[in-house]
Amino acid sequence: MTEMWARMGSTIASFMFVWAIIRQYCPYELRRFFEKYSHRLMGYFYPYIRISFHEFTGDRLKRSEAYAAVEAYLSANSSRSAKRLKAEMGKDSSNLVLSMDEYERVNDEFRGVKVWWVSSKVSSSPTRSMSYYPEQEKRLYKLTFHRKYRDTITESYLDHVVKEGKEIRVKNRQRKLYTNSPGYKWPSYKQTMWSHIVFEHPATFETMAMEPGKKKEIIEDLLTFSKSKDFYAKIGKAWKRGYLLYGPPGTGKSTMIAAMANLLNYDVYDLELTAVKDNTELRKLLIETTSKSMIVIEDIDCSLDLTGQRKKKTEKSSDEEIEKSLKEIAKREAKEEGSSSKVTLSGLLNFIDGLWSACGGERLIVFTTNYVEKLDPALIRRGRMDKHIELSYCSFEGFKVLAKNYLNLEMHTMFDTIQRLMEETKITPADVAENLMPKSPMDDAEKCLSHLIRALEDANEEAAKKNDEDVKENDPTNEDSVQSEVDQETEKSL
Ligand SMILES: Nc1ncnc2c1ncn2[C@@H]1O[C@H](COP(=O)(O)OP(=O)(O)OP(=O)(O)O)[C@@H](O)[C@H]1O
Ligand SMILES: [Mg+2]
Repeated sequence: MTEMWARMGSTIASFMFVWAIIRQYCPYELRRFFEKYSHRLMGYFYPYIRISFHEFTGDRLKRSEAYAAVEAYLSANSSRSAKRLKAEMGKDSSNLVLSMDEYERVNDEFRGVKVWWVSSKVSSSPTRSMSYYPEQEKRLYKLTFHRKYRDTITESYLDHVVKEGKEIRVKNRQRKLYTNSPGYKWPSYKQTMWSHIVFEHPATFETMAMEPGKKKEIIEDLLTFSKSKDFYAKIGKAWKRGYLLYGPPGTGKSTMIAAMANLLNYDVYDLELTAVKDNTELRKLLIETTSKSMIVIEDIDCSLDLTGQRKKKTEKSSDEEIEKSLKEIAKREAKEEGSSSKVTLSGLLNFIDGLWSACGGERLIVFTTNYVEKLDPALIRRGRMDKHIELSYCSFEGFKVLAKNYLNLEMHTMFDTIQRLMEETKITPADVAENLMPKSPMDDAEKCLSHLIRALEDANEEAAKKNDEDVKENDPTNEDSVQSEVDQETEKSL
């Protein structure tokens, strides 16, 4: 027995030696030739087919979608059967996601057909001997199955794997909040114009203070949109929807954006228009957004002088005026060179519903503004901004939601007073929320409610005072107003 082992050992050693010599001295072409034909020869006797899914394809820039889907699919499968697993942080950094470790093998079965998955890696030495990059390891998954099931596997099983894998990825992924920075700040190695952090805003529709009917309508609208892929394809429309949220400051526009993203499980791209150099850059940013996302432009009326640019073009009449205004524009542009954004209204309109906007699909575009009347009608017409949502001052219904959230109160004797005062005064949900917030451990519900009542009374008084002043100013018999008019006239004539 010992002799047999010794003989076998020496045979293996000789074989390795011969192989090493062949590798070193046999020309590369000859080796390729042997490898090619040995694979073909094997094909006659070996009844199995193998499909490889490489992590990086092409120029190693982008992680392969197929690899990611297979990885996710196998993570669910392998956590049950594989013996060696890898663990990574999943959604919200709270749970661990398991996947199979290198060279691990798991079996799977589909419609009675058995298949094997193996995770593997190959090291690719750099092509040039003086390459700057170190040796890289490329990971891949290999799927093996009997050749008589070729059709079942390629036509149905792979579809099933990719579909399930994508679903698992959506469930496990950490949602991201992206933002863009001015172009000159990107390091040259960066491949994307967006930078991101994990999106962790806790707002939901449940915690939002608004009329229940309106809330329900918005939720249904969003859910219908997210399930309407086939419908949009049928009517020949890109799968996207525009929302315009408008209303005074502190009425919950930004909060609603977070609630929308949380409801649909979407990423958020917070686009800072003033940091975008020109229309071309705007288009590039759009192309780099993924599906299942919201593109948000906050305070669209302040972002750029979009309406002004259009007016300038139409109002000019005489040649002299045109020349004058051109000079003014040139002067202003020279002054602002480098710092200003050259995004135009037409660039933005194209961004929203031009040909490029159709790539990717399943996207919401959300604008917020405090002054809806300042916006160009073309920008917010239906089809671009399909749904206009007004967020207004806090109603009593809204207050009840906040009281439940902040104080865990559904009913209280002070509610009647609050209801009466709220009907007389305008107060934003942000102000109500601030008053209901306990400021010290000693603050109980009653104290918070009395804070709110005081704030409402103060607001009421202020509104009454302002009203009186307005009446006085507009009264023609009022001495003060007559005097101030005379003063103005004198100033003008001087
Ligand atoms: N409808 C609401 N429901 C619940 N909380 C609200 C609501 N509106 C405002 N708040 C509270 O007020 C704060 C400010 O609201 P938010 O930032 O959403 O206002 P906004 O409308 O975006 O204001 P702005 O126009 O100034 O950007 C939030 O932190 C939130 O807690
Ligand atoms: Mg806001």
